[in-house]
Amino acid sequence: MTLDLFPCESTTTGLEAIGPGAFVLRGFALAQSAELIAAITELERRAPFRHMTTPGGFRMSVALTNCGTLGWTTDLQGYRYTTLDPQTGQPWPDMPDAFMGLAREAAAAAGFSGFVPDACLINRYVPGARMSLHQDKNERDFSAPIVSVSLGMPAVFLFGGHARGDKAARIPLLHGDAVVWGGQDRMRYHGVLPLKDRPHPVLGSQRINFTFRKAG
Ligand SMILES: O=C(O)CCC(=O)C(=O)O
Ligand SMILES: [Fe+2]
Repeated sequence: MTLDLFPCESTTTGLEAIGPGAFVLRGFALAQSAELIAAITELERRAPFRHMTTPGGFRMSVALTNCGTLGWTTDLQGYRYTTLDPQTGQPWPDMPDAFMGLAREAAAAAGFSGFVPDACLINRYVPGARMSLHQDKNERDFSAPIVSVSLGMPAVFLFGGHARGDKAARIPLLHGDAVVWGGQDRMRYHGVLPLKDRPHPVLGSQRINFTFRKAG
């Protein structure tokens, strides 16, 4: 028997409640992970990952791109959704059907049926990259949940309260795990601790996170 101190995938499946309207779905995307990884390669050819600048002038440690009708962007003028990729001037690539299906199924499994995301933000983390506590609040419609899918290296997801200073739960997320938050939990602060270097067998020293939203 080998003792796996740092498993790279969840060994259990099922719904873990982290709030009245917030759930971790262990291993939810595992069966589709190869398809998702293949799709990223094609997407990043058309809309490369890039480090954006926050309105405060900081370079994000996470590199991002988008697919779907709307893509989330940030620059010195602020945070917003755009139909065109500011770097290429082209529309963001279409959201692959496999992404849409996965997001809808994850939302439904968490009790949010009828979710139709129009935006998929794709974040790429390398060791040391992090995301500070924030609310997802640039969307027009807060009645739809957020669906987040993780691939690659493990991360510690912070799930806080409705005020920035509220104590945040530390939730380990592994390759294939999904998190869904909506309803009364839709505006909860969340973030990601700086990633440790625990290379993933397929993706190496990176973590890819997909965040599906109804933005428009
Ligand atoms: O990478 C994650 O797990 C969270 C990403 C996130 O919260 C965001 O992009 O708004
Ligand atoms: Fe977020």
